[in-house]
Amino acid sequence: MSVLEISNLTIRFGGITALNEVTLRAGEWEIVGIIGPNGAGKTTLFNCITGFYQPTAGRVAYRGTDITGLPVHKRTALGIGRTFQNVGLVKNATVRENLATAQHLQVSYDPWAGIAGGPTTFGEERRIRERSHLILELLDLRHVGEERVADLPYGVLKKVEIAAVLATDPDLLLLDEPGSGMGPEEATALGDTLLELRQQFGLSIVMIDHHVPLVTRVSDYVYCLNFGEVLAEGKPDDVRRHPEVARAYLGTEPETEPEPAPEPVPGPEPDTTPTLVGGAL
Ligand SMILES: Nc1ncnc2c1ncn2[C@@H]1O[C@H](COP(=O)(O)OP(=O)(O)OP(=O)(O)O)[C@@H](O)[C@H]1O
Repeated sequence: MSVLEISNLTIRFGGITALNEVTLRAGEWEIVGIIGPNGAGKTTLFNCITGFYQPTAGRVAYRGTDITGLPVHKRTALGIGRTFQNVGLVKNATVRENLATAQHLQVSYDPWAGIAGGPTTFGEERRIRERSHLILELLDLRHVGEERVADLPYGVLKKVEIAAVLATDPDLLLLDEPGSGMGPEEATALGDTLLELRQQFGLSIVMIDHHVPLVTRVSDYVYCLNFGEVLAEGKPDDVRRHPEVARAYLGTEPETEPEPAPEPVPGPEPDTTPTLVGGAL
C-alpha cells in the first residue's frame, strides 16, 4: 500500500492554476524527490498534502484513507510531519527546548499531572529527553543543543528544523528545501543523514529541493514539476537526463551562465551531464 497517494490534484488561485491534474505516490520507506523551477507548484503541493490548502479537484490519500478534507492538525496527528521553506522555530529558545516543545504537543499526561508531577510525568519527560538526545546525535547537532536558535547559522537551522519535526514522531516526513543554503559537502552529508534517519525511524520522505545532486543521490523516485504539471517522473538518473527537465531548468534562468564543467574524473565512464545553475543537474 502507498503511504501517500495523490490523484489528479488541481488547485487554482483566481486565474492561476498552481497544480493541474498532478498524480504522485510515495511508498513505504521510500524517499521521493520533487524538483522543478521556481513557481512550478512544489510548495503548493506540500500545502495540499498537509491541509493548508484545499485543492480545487483531486484526492490526497494517506495509507489508503482519503484525507483531502481533513484539517491540518488531524493530518499531523496521523503522522504527517513537515518542514517549511522559511525556518519555523521558536527563535529565542534553545535547540533542545525547541525539540522538547515539539514533543510536548504529543505527551500523554494531562496538564494537571504535569503541574503536580508524578511517575507518569517523569517517565514521559525522560522519554522526551532521550528522544531529543537521539535526534541531536543523529543529526550531528549535540554541540548546539544549548544554543539559542536565533544565534545559529542558516545551514545549521535547516537541520534543527528537521530535528524539530522528527521530534513529533512523524511517519511521513515532508522536507521543503532541506539543502538550501548548503554547499556541496554539507548537502552530501545531509543526504547521508536523511538515509540514516529513514533507517532509524522507519520514515517515508518526500523532499523538495533545488539541489539536484542531493535529490538524485538519496531519492528512490523523482518527480519534476513545471507550471503545475508533472513534466517527468522516474528513477533519479532518468529524470536528471530527461531533455525536458534540462530545458525547464535552463528556461527559468536564461541569463545565467552554467558553472564551468568540473575536471573529468578518471574512471570508466565520467558523467557528462551538463551542470546547471541554482542546484545543478
Ligand atoms: N496562496 C496563493 N495565492 C495565490 N497564488 C499562489 C498562492 N500560493 C501559490 N501561488 C502561486 O502558485 C504558483 C506555484 O507556487 P509555489 O510556491 O507552489 O511554487 P514552487 O515550485 O514552490 O516555487 P519555489 O521553488 O520558488 O518555492 C505560483 O504562481 C504562485 O504564485
